[in-house]
Amino acid sequence: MAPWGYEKDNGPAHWHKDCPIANGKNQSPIDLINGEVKYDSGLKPLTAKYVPFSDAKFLNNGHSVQFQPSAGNGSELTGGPLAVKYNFEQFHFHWGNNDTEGSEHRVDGKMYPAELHFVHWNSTNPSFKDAVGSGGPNGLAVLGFFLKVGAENAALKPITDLIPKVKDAGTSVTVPSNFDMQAILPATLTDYYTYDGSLTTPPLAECVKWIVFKQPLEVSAAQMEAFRSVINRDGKPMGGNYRPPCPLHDRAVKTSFK
Ligand SMILES: NS(=O)(=O)c1ccc(NCc2ccco2)c([N+](=O)[O-])c1
Ligand SMILES: [Zn+2]
Repeated sequence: MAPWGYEKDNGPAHWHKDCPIANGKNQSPIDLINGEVKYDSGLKPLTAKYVPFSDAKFLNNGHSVQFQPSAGNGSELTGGPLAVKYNFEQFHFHWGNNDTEGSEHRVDGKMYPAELHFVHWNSTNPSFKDAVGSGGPNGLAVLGFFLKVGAENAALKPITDLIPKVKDAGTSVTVPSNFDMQAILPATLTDYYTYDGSLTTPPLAECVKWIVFKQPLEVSAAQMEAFRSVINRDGKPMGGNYRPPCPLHDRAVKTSFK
């Protein structure tokens, strides 16, 4: 089979052939249906402490564009539904070719134009890869932020300004060391959905505590157009790099808000 992608011949409907877990009972993304979620007053606020990276790359890996430090630097996530500290690994995006599609998670069936994932791994493991393979839904914690078109996002501008430099698959660029990742996050990480799920691309491991924020971030139309200029490994626009929603089966979606 051609390497996995999002086209007709290698897209989500094909992934189960190499990754049978694709048909598992804890797959992501899902449709977050407000009538079926349950408020959990025990959910604490989340705390993300991000330290500026001196050596991070922004890269086009053929199916997303990704901010990837070369090593950890003490950036971490704690609180919320998490029992231990999680180390920051990378962030990346999923988007569509128009404003009616692009996010992976949906809210009452609605898609946003894009979704930003901040990936963290359980610090009780020796490495990110061990955390992915650690079994159970506590290996990774991924923060999901919906993006909608509105005002320019000044915190993401240093990243969206780099997109033309990683237009082609396999290209990368060094991110200026004064890039302030913390500024991307809302001041308080409240009002989120959380559930046990999986990576949304192969290997689709069911190792993720998903934390999806109710409040979308805004990006300008120009910033959205920058994403839509990115090319995948087949030389086509990368837009559409989102997996459709998976069955919830007997999972509960909890909310930190009423
Ligand atoms: N869209 S996501 O946040 O669920 C996601 C999906 C895949 C991977 N990685 C693919 C992988 C893991 C191990 C070997 O290869 C990551 N990640 O790496 O953070 C995140
Ligand atoms: Zn993702």
